[in-house]
Amino acid sequence: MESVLEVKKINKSYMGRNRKVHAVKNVSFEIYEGECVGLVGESGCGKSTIAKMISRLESVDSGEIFLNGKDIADASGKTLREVYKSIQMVFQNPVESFNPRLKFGESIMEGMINHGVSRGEAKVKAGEYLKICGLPKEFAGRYPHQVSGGECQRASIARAIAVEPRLLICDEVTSALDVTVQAQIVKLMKELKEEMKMAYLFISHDIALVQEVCDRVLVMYNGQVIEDGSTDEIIQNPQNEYTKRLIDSIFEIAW
Ligand SMILES: Nc1ncnc2c1ncn2[C@@H]1O[C@H](COP(=O)(O)OP(=O)(O)OP(=O)(O)O)[C@@H](O)[C@H]1O
Repeated sequence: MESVLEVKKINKSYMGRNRKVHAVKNVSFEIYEGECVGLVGESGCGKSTIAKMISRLESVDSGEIFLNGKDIADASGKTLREVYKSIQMVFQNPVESFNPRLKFGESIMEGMINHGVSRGEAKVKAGEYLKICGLPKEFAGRYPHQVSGGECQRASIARAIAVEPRLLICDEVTSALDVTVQAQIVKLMKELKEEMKMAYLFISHDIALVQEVCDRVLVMYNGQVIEDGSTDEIIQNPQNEYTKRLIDSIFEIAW
């Protein structure tokens, strides 16, 4: 399998109100083509900071990030544009991630046009990607306020995959949705995994959800990756005390 992303000893600190917060500490991992990797851990452990550094919304303090073998940690100009195409993100709140004045079709086309696709082709593809994400192509004519939360999340996934990224980062994509809609989005993610040759980083505080979608899981605690292994292996045989508690908490709720 080809390596899509390699993260080596990345660090990030923020200046908090009174003290420095070391949000990400020496984190290293790799993601291969076709693989869906979960990143789990409690609120504030550093998951979103990792996503932001990979997608270059935040800079790293130190460490290296390789995308398709190329170091992108300090990318600028043309290389940075390639990063923006190759790594797409889907966020927790889909409505906020869209420009409210643009119809879905226009938002989806925008990314493709920015990366060199003609307007005519982008229009056809926008309809096709909406369909792949379970929406009729007529949704291209709707505004974000004219659809449900689940439909809006489907449209935001369509927008992300329309530029054919190498890596799709999903940051708590189901957290803002109600339970039945969550299940539909999880089903869509699984279908995409089968159909589209990408790598996925699926961020969630919910290890049960990660178990459904991901082949491998990284467990984070206090800025560090404390466990990295196949999802089944980690759930059945967690090595770390924190991971054990995280897994026990699912079964406590389930019972
Ligand atoms: N821009 C910022 N300025 C200051 N501190 C920040 C900033 N962004 C994140 N932090 C801090 O860094 C730490 C890690 O935050 P991060 O958002 O990465 O965690 P998370 O695991 O994604 O949490 P959640 O699941 O709640 O989104 C937290 O202590 C947070 O308060």
